[in-house]
Amino acid sequence: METMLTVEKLNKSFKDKQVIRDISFDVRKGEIMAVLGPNGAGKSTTIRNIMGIMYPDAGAISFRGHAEIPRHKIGYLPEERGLYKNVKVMDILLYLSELKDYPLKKARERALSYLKKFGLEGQANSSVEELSKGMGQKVQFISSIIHEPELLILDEPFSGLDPVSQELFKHEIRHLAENGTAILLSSHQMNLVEEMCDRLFMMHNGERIIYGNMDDVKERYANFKCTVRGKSDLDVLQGLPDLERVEQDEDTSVLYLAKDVQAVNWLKNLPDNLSVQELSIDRISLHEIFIDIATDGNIAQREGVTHA
Ligand SMILES: Nc1ncnc2c1ncn2[C@@H]1O[C@H](COP(=O)(O)OP(=O)(O)OP(=O)(O)O)[C@@H](O)[C@H]1O
Repeated sequence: METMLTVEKLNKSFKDKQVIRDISFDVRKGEIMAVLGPNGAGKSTTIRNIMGIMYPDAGAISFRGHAEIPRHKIGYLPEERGLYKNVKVMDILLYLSELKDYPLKKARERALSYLKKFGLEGQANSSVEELSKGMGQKVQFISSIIHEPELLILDEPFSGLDPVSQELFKHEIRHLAENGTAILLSSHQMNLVEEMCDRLFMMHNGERIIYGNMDDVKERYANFKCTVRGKSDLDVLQGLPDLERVEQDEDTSVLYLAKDVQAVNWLKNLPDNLSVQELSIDRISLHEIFIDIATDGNIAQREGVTHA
């Protein structure tokens, strides 16, 4: 897959505080790349440097191997929402597509088709202040894709959306990727990221902690956990082999297996007298990996992640 965006060893400080340190990653044609990290990790700063809203102290950003970034080929939904309030929806969409040198007739057709797709048919002549927050967000999303960008950068696209609108956005983002758009997506909604993204990188305190495709990341970081419902003493469970830790809440216990333990073999060696009403075994979710890293848990300690 062709590489659309390359970010190499990006560094950025505000006064004497370094908020991004040696961040490198790329985004390829037709893929959805997630950028994840706790509040303040440096995600938006990374995106703002790519968008030329601010400039890095060191490092390089290139588009298809060229240092010059063709802004008209990029679509951007910023974290800060907001459109001109007293302007009509269609006028805003046409104005923004004109700024990207996109043909007017095509822009009008695409605007009408997207407004219909997002349930905003008949709102072309409404002014933005007449729209609800979610409706405004849909218009802003349309404005980021109306000019058929080759690279689309979405900073928290799902925040503030109801579940139906989230599904619409999810479906459209996936559709754009299937049609070749390279997508960089920042989100705190781990379930959506896990469902949608091909690759991800996770930042913590301005540094890249995890980088890879979803399956590799899960294999490397998502150890198995065994959930047992039944009355067992915590001491007995903690004495079982190959566990990182045990959490117990009334008669449900979650046994976190150590890294590289084969789940099937481990299950075979459970003692016969263990009280089991129900038992399930799964890999921990991206959500749990995220919380572990953000709170300096087991994975974080294993990977040498520390708070700044
Ligand atoms: N213009 C600025 N001046 C000074 N410090 C800034 C500025 N912009 C961001 N920062 C600092 O940089 C760090 C990273 O902020 P950034 O907004 O990139 O984080 P984020 O990962 O996008 O967080 P969130 O998930 O909360 O949106 C924070 O400590 C923030 O206070």
